[in-house]
Amino acid sequence: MSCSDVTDIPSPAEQKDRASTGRPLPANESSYQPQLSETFSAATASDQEIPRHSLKPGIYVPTLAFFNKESEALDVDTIAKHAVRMAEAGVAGILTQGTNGEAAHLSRTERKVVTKTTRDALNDAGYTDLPIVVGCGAQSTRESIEICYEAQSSGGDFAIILPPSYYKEQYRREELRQFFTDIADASPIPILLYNYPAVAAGIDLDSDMIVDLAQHPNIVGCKLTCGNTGKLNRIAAGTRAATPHDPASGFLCLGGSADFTLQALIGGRVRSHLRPGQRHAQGLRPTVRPLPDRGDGGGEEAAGGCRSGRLDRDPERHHGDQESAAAFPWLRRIRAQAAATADAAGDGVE
Ligand SMILES: N[C@@H](CC=O)C(=O)O
Repeated sequence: MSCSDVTDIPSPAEQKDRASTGRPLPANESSYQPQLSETFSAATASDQEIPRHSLKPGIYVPTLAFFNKESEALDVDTIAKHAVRMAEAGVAGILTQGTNGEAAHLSRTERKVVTKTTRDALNDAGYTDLPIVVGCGAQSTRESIEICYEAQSSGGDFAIILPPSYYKEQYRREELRQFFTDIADASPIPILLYNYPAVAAGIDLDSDMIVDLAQHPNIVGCKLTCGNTGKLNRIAAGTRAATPHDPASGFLCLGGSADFTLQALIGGRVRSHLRPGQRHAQGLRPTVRPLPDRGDGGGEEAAGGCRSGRLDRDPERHHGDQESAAAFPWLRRIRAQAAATADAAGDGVE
């Protein structure tokens, strides 16, 4: 499977013009109409000619990249099956090339293949409206923008961007702010800020910077995998982040790991990004069911990244209290699925 190369990246002037005068809506654009936050500056609000193109609150899954065990080539069949499995579980969206998606190990061509495979599989299964967020971070502004274009042409709806970190010692706040602002000005798809110091040489965006950057109309959310729920709460309050019941500013403030889903639910006006587990980490595997064995052992192997995790048979322990479940029907559904999965999986799940 291949994807067309990006040949036509607009000039910086054209990019700026596009960002300020509107752009094609993402495929998943709906009647969801957020209001601007009152914490945003008057100048920003009154200059804004287009509504924020927002993601809906919900559970978003950073999906795994699957590889053929022998050749290390992408296992597109499993990538496709897994995407549909996640959609069937009721997620609000899928993230390709997050950390579990091993963006750092993929070539630019492979990144496009993963996203296009995911989009095509979702479309074929009828999930044409399910948004795909694509990891588009790179060390240079220019390459990040190019990857945003490639993400869009591969079927991605949103981009999520890590700060650059190779020259960490040289970056001050202002350079980091400029990096995100320049990408947001130029990207053809809205972006989310990705704060994960563990994979960014310790760079830890603070809440002031994130709230400030959130004023940009093309920056529509953040994902905090730093695990700092105090920061998450400050950002949610400072941006008047969206909830399932109140689109508010439309800014989406996501917890980046299942470990603090409950804290995110309680305090952050947010829904969480779940981490389905990684080969190299003992992550939780709260809603992921092993893929069916393909008969040649490949399915089992391919699902290895998910199988290494641990699932408590009592989903309450990982998904919050009864009150949260009553308030959020999607949470109830996911809990029921997690319980059913645990029962069905038998000894496959600890
Ligand atoms: N589950 C996350 C982990 C860090 O944010 C991801 O894979 O992106």
